[in-house]
Amino acid sequence: MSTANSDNHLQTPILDSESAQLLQAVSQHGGYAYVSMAARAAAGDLRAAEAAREMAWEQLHSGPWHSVLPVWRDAYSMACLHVAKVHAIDGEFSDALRALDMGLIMGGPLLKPDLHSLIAIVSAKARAARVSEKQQQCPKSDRRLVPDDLDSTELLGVLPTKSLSCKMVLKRSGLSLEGFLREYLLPGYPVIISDGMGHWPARTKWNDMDYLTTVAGDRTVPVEVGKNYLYPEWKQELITFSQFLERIKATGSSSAAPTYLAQHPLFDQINELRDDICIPDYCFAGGGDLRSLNAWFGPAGTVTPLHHDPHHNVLAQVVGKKYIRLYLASLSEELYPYTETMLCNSSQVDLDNLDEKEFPKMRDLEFLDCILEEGDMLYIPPKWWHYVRSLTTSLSVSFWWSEYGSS
Ligand SMILES: O=C(O)CCC(=O)C(=O)O
Ligand SMILES: [Fe+2]
Repeated sequence: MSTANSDNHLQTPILDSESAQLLQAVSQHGGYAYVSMAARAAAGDLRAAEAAREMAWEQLHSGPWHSVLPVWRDAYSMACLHVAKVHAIDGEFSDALRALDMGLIMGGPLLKPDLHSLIAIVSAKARAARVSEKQQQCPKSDRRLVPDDLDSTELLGVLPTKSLSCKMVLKRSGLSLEGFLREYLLPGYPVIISDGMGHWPARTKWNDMDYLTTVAGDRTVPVEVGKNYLYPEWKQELITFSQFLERIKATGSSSAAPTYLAQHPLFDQINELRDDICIPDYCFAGGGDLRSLNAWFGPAGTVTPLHHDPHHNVLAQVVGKKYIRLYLASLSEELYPYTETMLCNSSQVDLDNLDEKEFPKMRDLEFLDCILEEGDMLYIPPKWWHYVRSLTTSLSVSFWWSEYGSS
């Protein structure tokens, strides 16, 4: 598909050789109805575009995710592009952006560049059209996500019970790559690097609601609602980033469960936010492949229960503070992991409500903990168990990587 760099792109039908091949592949898999709807959609027919999108959506939900044919994921993106174009031409920019984001979140890789190009055009138009009423009504100081004068000592009361065998994670400044490699990465030991992200644009930009609303407000993001993913009433929702920011602001004044934008590859989706962060050099100190960059954005009180991941991790704290507790990788047996395969990297122990009768081995286990402050980066070695609770509104980014050649 062509690269969009002008308004004309909105008028051009989506049918170049890449798209033609995709349509051919779809018809080979029996998607004749889709192909006929897509042809009408390319000519600007919104109902046909929506029908094509619905057909592809059904295919995406026809079985387990890994068994969905890749061609249907690309077909879903194509239909999203068609839907978005018609909305954009009609000046319905929010609807257009929602369709494009769904294409990025659920669709295949083939048309990602086209989705991003159209997002750039539509976002620029939406920004130009938006009357910044909210900004005028709301004094600048109210637009900060985390107030400068926040006293976080009262937040310490909500930490999980302490134990005598607790040690703090060491905080280092001026840690060389060689020092990081020798003292932490190779032995597999956690450390906080306190001065590794001073140069990130995000450090100055992300505490400003106006900035976040301007660059991402109309974009659709997946969020988690509920105490945490181990609780039955936990659910996922798709909302706009503006709605998400409003929920963050409202948390504390309502008893609603916190909304957490957790473990989402937001920076593959929103290029402006990607430009605000830098991949820490520490991620490359031992050689290796970067696996994923994830956003963890939410209000005070979000909890990621005790679990471990297979990769090296640098968790970078951009805005706000988090309490983090770490247990050695070798302690798996004592931490009561779930037996089901899907959850076997999570512990059954609820650290916010520790039941010592049910989980007696927990009582005397040694752990490390820390409060990760704004500007700190925590190195979590592979398989180390971690529990995370936000103490304020908090925006963090995780960088996962693994050694060359490992899966
Ligand atoms: O920040 C959080 O809530 C959890 C982060 C985490 O588990 C990770 O980065 O692997
Ligand atoms: Fe994790």
